[in-house]
Formats: sequence, structure tokens, C-alpha cells
Amino acid sequence: MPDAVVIAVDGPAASGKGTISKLLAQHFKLQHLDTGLLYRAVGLAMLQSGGDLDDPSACEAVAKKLDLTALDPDVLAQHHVGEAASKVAVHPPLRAALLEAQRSFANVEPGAVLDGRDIGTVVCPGAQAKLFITASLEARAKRRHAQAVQKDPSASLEAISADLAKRDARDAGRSNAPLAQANDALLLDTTNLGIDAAFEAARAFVASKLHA
Ligand SMILES: Nc1ncnc2c1ncn2[C@@H]1O[C@H](COP(=O)(O)OP(=O)(O)OP(=O)(O)O)[C@@H](O)[C@H]1O
Ligand SMILES: Nc1ccn([C@@H]2O[C@H](COP(=O)(O)O)[C@@H](O)[C@H]2O)c(=O)n1
Repeated sequence: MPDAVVIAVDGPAASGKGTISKLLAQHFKLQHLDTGLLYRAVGLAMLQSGGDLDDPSACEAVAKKLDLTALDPDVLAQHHVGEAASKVAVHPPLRAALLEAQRSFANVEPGAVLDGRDIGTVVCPGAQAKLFITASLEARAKRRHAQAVQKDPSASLEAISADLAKRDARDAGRSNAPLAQANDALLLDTTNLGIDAAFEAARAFVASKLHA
């Protein structure tokens, strides 16, 4: 393997990129960063302080003060936090403030897997292996619904599907670092793949890139 390995994994919400990234990190013995947690942490801090999610300077200030060692994935996983994350993520100064932290994480030895929306295109354009994980809206909504009903049995599949569609449109439609497949990324559609099969396809691709 090359000295410092970086694997970039992007894709829309609930496509399974986090699941695949964790498994890749375990398999190749690399560190893993779910970059969505950074945007969620800014969104949550803005909500808690009553700040304006549409204010780029206020969001940037929060991002600059973010304590990356204090991210609580359970709190940040809440649905309304994901919505807030997607709203603050449109601001260029906020994205610039989070860029350095992501790039330094990518430099850890022996290497790292980062997942998000702009890893292969903006954060780590030189990554040795890039994947773009996707799945149909219906499949993604069913997966997120299965997660949601564990906490709230009345969670609505239709509402989750509508929210995912809205979030994807916002993420793909913003002008700065939109959700996009890098030209040199493998497109992996997991609509009809279970986790094991999806991971195996990702693992084989990454192995081919690292040993090329
Ligand atoms: N190939 C798959 N088949 C079935 N279920 C899957 C598959 N991949 C992931 N899942 C399940 O779908 C849910 C969402 O997966 P995951 O959290 O990895 O998505 P994500 O793309 O990282 O989402 P987010 O953008 O919100 O961080 C999880 O419950 C996970 O176990
Ligand atoms: N590299 C990234 C990662 C995330 N975002 C934004 O954060 C939102 C939440 O991300 P999850 O992966 O935790 O769902 C997401 O909808 C994006 O708006 C981003 O812009 N860039």
C-alpha cells in the first residue's frame, strides 16, 4: 500500500456510504471520519443558540470554534439536526472553516476513509480511491424509515422520503462544493445490494486502486 492512503466516499443521504466507509476503514486498518458530523455539529450549535441558519458569518463563527473531540453521534443523528446541517452547509465561509480539519484528518497515518458529499471533488481530490455510493430514493427512504421506527414507531415513510428528496436537492443544487460524483470515482448503486455485497464491491475496487 502507498504510505498515506486516502479513500474518499461520497453520496446522497442514507445511501449507505457511512456503513461502507466504516467497513472499509476496519478492513484496510485506516481511520474513519464521517464529515457529515461536522456540518451537523454546526447546525446543532446554531439551533441551540437560536442563531439564524441563513447567516453565513454566524455559521462560520460557530464552525471556527467547533470542538471536534466532543462530537456525539447519537445527538447529531437526530432528523432535525440533519436538516439544519444541510441548510448551514450551503455557506462558503462555513465550508472553508471546516476544510482544514478534514484535510488534516486525511493526513493521519496510516491513512483515512472520509465520507461526505464533496470528499472526492473538493476535500481530497488526490485520494487514491474514490467511491460514489447511491441508491434509489425509495430504497434510501426505507432504510432511514427502518432506523427511525426504532425510536418513533409512528415515523412516516412518506415524510422521510420527502425530506430526503428535499435534502438531496439542496445538497446537489448549491453552488459551492455540491453533492457530486468525482470523474474518477466508482459509481456503486446499492439499491439491490445488501450490505455485504455492497462492501465487497467497494473493497475489491479499493484494493485494485491501492495495489495498482
Ligand atoms: N446496502 C444496504 N442494504 C440495506 N441497508 C443498508 C445498506 N447500506 C446501508 N444500509 C442501512 O441503511 C441505513 C443508512 O446507512 P448509512 O448510515 O450508512 O447511510 P449514509 O449514507 O451514511 O447516511 P447519512 O448521509 O445520513 O450519513 C443504516 O441503517 C444502514 O444499516
Ligand atoms: N462533506 C459533507 C458532509 C455533509 N454535508 C452536509 O451535512 C448534511 C448532513 O450530512 P450527513 O452525511 O450526516 O447526512 C448533508 O445533508 C450535507 O448538507 C456536506 O455538505 N458536505
